[in-house]
Formats: sequence, C-alpha cells, structure tokens
Amino acid sequence: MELTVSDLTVARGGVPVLSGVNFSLQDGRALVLRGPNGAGKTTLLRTIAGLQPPLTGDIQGAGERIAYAAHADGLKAMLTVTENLSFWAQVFGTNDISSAITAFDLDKLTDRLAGTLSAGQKRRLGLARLMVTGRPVWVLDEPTVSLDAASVALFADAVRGHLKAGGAALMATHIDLGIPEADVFDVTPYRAKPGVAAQDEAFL
Ligand SMILES: Nc1ncnc2c1ncn2[C@@H]1O[C@H](COP(=O)(O)OP(=O)(O)OP(=O)(O)O)[C@@H](O)[C@H]1O
Repeated sequence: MELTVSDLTVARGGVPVLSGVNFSLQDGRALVLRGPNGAGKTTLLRTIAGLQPPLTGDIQGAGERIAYAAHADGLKAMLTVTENLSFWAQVFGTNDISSAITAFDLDKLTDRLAGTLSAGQKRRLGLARLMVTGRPVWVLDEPTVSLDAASVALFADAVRGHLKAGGAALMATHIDLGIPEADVFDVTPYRAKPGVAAQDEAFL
C-alpha cells in the first residue's frame, strides 16, 4: 500500500497555505519535505496525520497507518522513560519496548522521569515512541532538532530499519537527516496564492 496525496489544499486559520499538492510515498521509501519557514510543511503533515481536515483533495493510505511525531515530543513528564514507552505500547496494542530503548540509546535512562531529560534525550524518547506504535507510516516534523551527531545517526539507522521492514517515512526538515536515499519534495511551488477573502483579511 502507498500513501497518496491528490490535489490537496491545506489551510491554517481558514487561509489556504498550499494547494494542488500531489505525491505518493511507496512502502520502503522515505520522502523529505522541504521549503522555507512558513511555507506550510507542518500544515501539510498535520493534515496527512488527520489532525486537521484538508480544504480540498484526497489522502489515501493514511489514517490508522500513521504515527505522527510533532515538534512537541508528547511525553508524560511525570512518567519514567520505561513508563512512557509502556503507556504507548498499551495504547497501540504492541508489546516490545526494548528494541526502541536500545535503538535510541535510552538504556541508561529507563528509570528517569521524562520531565528531567535533556532536550535531546526527550527528542530521542519521542522518536522511540514511533517504533513502539508498530505503525507503518512515520510522519515526522523536524525530527532531528536538538539531536547531536551521534543521535542523528541513531535516528537515521532507526528510519532505515523501519524502511527495510516495509515501513515508510515522511519528514519535514531544514537540516540533513543523514538519509541521502530519501526522495525530496519541495513545497515551494505549491504555495497558495492569496484569494480575495484572504487579501481582505490582510487589509483589516
Ligand atoms: N492560526 C493561524 N492563522 C493563520 N495563519 C497561520 C496560523 N498558524 C500558522 N499560520 C501560517 O501558516 C503558514 C504555514 O505554517 P507552517 O507551520 O505549516 O509552515 P512550515 O513550512 O512548517 O514552517 P517552518 O519551516 O517555519 O516550520 C505560516 O505562514 C504561518 O504563519
């Protein structure tokens, strides 16, 4: 199965941000979204993840197949690393958290409260959560922010393992993810032209 986006228009605050977006992402492949700040990458990812409806167009192969990791890591500060991952394993009906702990080098931090982790450690835990979901399509917004070089390499390995296992990854980033085999989709040409309504708003 592949993720297919057809003639999609996505909006923030009711104003179209990107329109006419078409692409597909095959199982086993990674696709990197590029474009300047404010271009609409986050809005596109949130729409594909089902957190907001598209204005127009169609998304196939998303829904329950998607695990989404946003800017905010979505961790429970008062639970330990192990408890956070066990919580997500329960939510998604999976039971292996040990490979995620090892993949993101969290072995020495398992008993620490998530709230006490450093920014990069929190990010590693947020990414480890993806492995625990067991979902095939990872949708990632700036996944390597706060990560040092060693952790970026761990992330790239985790994505490669996921692709090898038949998964897919859709990622927005400004920085190199260490995954040169990923395809690139630049959203810049799809920036929506402001319509009459939007222009009126702008002049208020
Ligand atoms: N509530 C809102 N109402 C109107 N416009 C908004 C609202 N929230 C965000 N925007 C605008 O929507 C546009 C798209 O934002 P989005 O976060 O999708 O961009 P991005 O490509 O992810 O940017 P970055 O690279 O900076 O993360 C931006 O111009 C932003 O200012």
